[in-house]
Formats: sequence, C-alpha cells, structure tokens
Amino acid sequence: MAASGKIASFRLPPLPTIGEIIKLYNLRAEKQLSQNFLLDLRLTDKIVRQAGKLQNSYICEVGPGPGGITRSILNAGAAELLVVEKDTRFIPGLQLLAEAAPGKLRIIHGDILIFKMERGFPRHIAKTWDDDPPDLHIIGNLPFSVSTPLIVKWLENIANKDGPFVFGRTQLTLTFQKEVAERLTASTGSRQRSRLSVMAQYLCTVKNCFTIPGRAFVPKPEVDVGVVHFTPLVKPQIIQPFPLVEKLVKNAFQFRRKYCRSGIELLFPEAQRVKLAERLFLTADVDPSLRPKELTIGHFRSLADAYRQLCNENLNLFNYNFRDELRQKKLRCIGTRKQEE
Ligand SMILES: C[S@@+](CC[C@H](N)C(=O)[O-])C[C@H]1O[C@@H](n2cnc3c(N)ncnc32)[C@H](O)[C@@H]1O
Repeated sequence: MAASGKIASFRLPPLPTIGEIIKLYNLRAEKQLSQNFLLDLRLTDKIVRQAGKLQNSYICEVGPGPGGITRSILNAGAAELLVVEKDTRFIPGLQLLAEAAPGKLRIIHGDILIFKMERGFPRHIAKTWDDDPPDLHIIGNLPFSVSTPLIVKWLENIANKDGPFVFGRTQLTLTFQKEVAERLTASTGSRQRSRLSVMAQYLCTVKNCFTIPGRAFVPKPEVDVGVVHFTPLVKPQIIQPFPLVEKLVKNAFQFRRKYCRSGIELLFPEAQRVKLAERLFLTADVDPSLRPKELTIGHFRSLADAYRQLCNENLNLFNYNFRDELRQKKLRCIGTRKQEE
C-alpha cells in the first residue's frame, strides 16, 4: 500500500535520543545475535511510511531493540502497539517509551519464532477475532537469520488462515538481506526468481520498497538491507495445501539451470518417475522443458492441481511424499479418500 504521508496528531514528548538510551542502558549490540541498530529516525520513519495508514490499526513490531522504529510507529499515530523483544536488556528503554505514550505500547519479552500472535492482543480485540478481525500491521527489522525463517512460517500461517493473518486485512513490512528482498519480489524469468519468490507471490502482493545501505546501521553489517512490504491476497493464487505447494516448488527449483522437469520428476518413486511426471505435465498443460525461473504462478497452480489429483489417486505416492507432514497432521485435506478405504 502506498504511504499515506499523513502525520497523526500524537507526537511523543521529548525523550532521550536512541543514542542516549543505548549509552544509558549500556546496550552494546551483540554480534552473535546479529544486532544492528537503526539510529537515524528519518530512516525508521521511512520504513514505517511503507506500512501505509497506521491510525486506528493494531501494530506488532518484532525485535524493537533500542526502539527507533518503535518511536516512528508511535509518532505515526498507532492506536495500539505490541512489541515482542527477545533480549531482556532492551526492556527498560522500551518502558521509557511506554510511559511517554500512555496506553499505547505493550511490551512482551519473548521470542517471535515461538510467540503466538493472537496472545497478547487485548481481550476486546480477541473477543471479536473470529467475526471481525482487526486490521493488523506487522513491522520489524530483525536479524536475517530470524526474518527469513519467520516469513516462511508466516506464509504458511497465511495459507492456512492461522493466527492473525487475514487476507486483505493484514500487512507486513519487514527487512531482509538485500539479495533475499530481491528474491522475494523477483518476477518470472528474472535471474533472482527462486522458490521464495513463488511461495511469497502466490499468497501476497510483495513489494521491494527500498534499500538501506549497510553503513546506515550501527554497527555496520556486511550487507545492504531491503525493506519488503507484503499484503496477503484476498484469495491465494494456488488453493492446494501449503506443504504440497512447498514440496512442488522446492523440487521445481532443485536444478535451476536444467529443465523444470528434472527436479519435478524427483517427486515420484524411481520406478514410476517418467510415467507420472509425463502425466503431471500433460494434465497441467505445462511445458516440461521450461526452466524453473520461467514458470509463472499460473503454471505452478496447474501443476499443484495436477499433483494433488495424482496424490489422491495414488496413496503410495501420497505417503512417499508426505509421510512426515501427515504425522504432523498438516495434510488432513488431501489423500483422505484413499486412507479411509
Ligand atoms: C537487527 S536488531 C534491530 C533492532 C531495532 N529494530 C532497530 O532497527 O534498531 C534485531 C532485534 O531483534 C531482536 N530479536 C532477535 N531475535 C528475536 C526473536 N526471535 N524474537 C524477538 N526479537 C528478536 C534482537 O534482540 C534485536 O533487538
């Protein structure tokens, strides 16, 4: 969504600068935790503007650290902001912000990789969760080792309509290593097109907003950073279960320079490989000699539909591919007809 450019009437009262807070609480960035801070409030404002209108929305910021982005979110007029921070050293500095913005900021000391998003939201919102979920913005500048697995997990939540992710009502603005941001937003045919591009784009509108040079962070990381905005689609472009799509896409990109057929064939047990792959491509009406990067989301939709049809017809094939996922009950909705027999 485009930046609204509007500034709400709420402004934080004068506070120590982020630099002063870092000194005050001795917040040295921990290298092993990949902590790099954004101290330039013009940049944090710019990140927050990518999220669009924040007034009257509920915001969750992941990994607020010393609170630069947190300040920008509060200044943008957020009705209610929940921050989730793993490192306890940052909590006193965040509490200072909470006192300056009474009733607006809630601080959770926790790990976002295991935190359930619904938890922590005020009861009056949770109460209406099923009927009328709130518009939710998630914003964060996390370590890259966290942001990439986190977006994969959240894409799965989006596909499964789990947690607070509601098509058309949730937006995410997150930072990634520049190259990952390029992969997430790469279009069909481009060199950066990858598994991540397909997984993100079948579920969301994805925009690579801008790049922040590494030198803008303290301490300076070795790479530049891309700010990416995700808006889950009202209707996903592929309706098959997430693990099935994930498996198909992973296989398709296994041999990036070869025909897509080479990787997709490996979905099938060796004895039936050629026959089943031929059937899959025929049913899907997709050219097996396309390179992985040339496959559109439409191609993946047809392939996923055809793959599901094959799995439903052939329990052995289903078990061959999804035994582990089935154990975790992720694939209840496919393969059931054969299993019940
Ligand atoms: C790269 S620093 C950025 C800090 C701040 N957002 C900024 O832009 O200056 C990442 C922050 O995420 C926090 N963090 C790392 N892993 C986390 C996790 N799993 N859950 C919550 N916070 C996490 C770190 O403690 C740190 O404060």
